[in-house]
Amino acid sequence: MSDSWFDRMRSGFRKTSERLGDNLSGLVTKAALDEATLDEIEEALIASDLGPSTAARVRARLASERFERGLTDEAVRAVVAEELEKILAPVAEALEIDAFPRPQVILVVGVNGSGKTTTIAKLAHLFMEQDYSVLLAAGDTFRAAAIEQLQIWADRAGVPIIKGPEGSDSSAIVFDGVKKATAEGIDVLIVDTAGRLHNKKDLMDELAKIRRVLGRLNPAAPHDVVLVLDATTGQNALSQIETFREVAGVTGLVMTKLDGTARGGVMVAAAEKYGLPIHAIGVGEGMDDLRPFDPAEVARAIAGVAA
Ligand SMILES: Nc1nc2c(ncn2[C@@H]2O[C@H](COP(=O)(O)OP(=O)(O)OP(=O)(O)O)[C@@H](O)[C@H]2O)c(=O)[nH]1
Repeated sequence: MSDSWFDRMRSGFRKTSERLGDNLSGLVTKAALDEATLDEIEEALIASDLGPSTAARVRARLASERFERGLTDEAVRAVVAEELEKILAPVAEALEIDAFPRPQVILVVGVNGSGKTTTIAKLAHLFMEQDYSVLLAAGDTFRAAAIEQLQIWADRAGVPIIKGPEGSDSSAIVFDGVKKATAEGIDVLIVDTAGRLHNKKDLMDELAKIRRVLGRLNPAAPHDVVLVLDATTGQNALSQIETFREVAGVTGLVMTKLDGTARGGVMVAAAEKYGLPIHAIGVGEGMDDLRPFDPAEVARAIAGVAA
């Protein structure tokens, strides 16, 4: 992990930790943590998008802590960081390329604007850095702009792409993608999918069709169904998890736009509530701005504890 990536990650979470700091400040001025102060801290954590269970957990831990070196803002933040790390550590799981036979098929789902297209390119870049060969399939045939955007990012990442005209059958694109990847021994096929069709049933039917076609060529495919979530949407990200788990059978998450949002705490709420692996986090628009995450670092960054 380079220093610059680390700096971006830190500054990315600054607003989230400042919000938590603002919410906490003024509370921890008393000599002891009485019930009223604990209540206020719990509310501050909820207001920071960390989720009610996480807040209750931190509260319980603070209540049981003896704070031998005195009750300070730093001491409380250190406890918060420790608890957040415990929640994040089990879900920090980079995407492993281990499918046999190849290719490993990764279906990428998410609402329009969540950062899906850029995340696909960034994932491709990440895999290529690990010496895997990658092919993209422009399965979001619903909008011409989606196909064009993916092409632009594919060019930027230097990765080949299979695409068709707007309105063409997305499962046919996916079929061609798997055939090409299999014939050429490509390691990873990343499939873009439509973020929104007319309604939930259309979306479900579309994804089910893609799955059927994939399954015919390789019963193990798709190996991963990755939901891309925009952290700036806060609690709304949680309802997107609900929906896409139901329609797409999500196996893991990527959280984007953690830079510059005060709502990064939602990542912890998602981890606590759903326990789905979080494969990577996005902290910027550049190709290098998507990385697997270190739970201790992210926990410290959110809690605002010095590195
Ligand atoms: N700041 C920041 N911006 C991001 C990040 N990831 C994506 N974006 C930006 O978010 C916007 C939407 O990203 P796209 O990848 O086009 O999103 P999409 O979900 O494919 O959206 P559609 O193309 O509308 O379906 C773009 O301007 C991206 O540059 C991130 O981690 N941080």
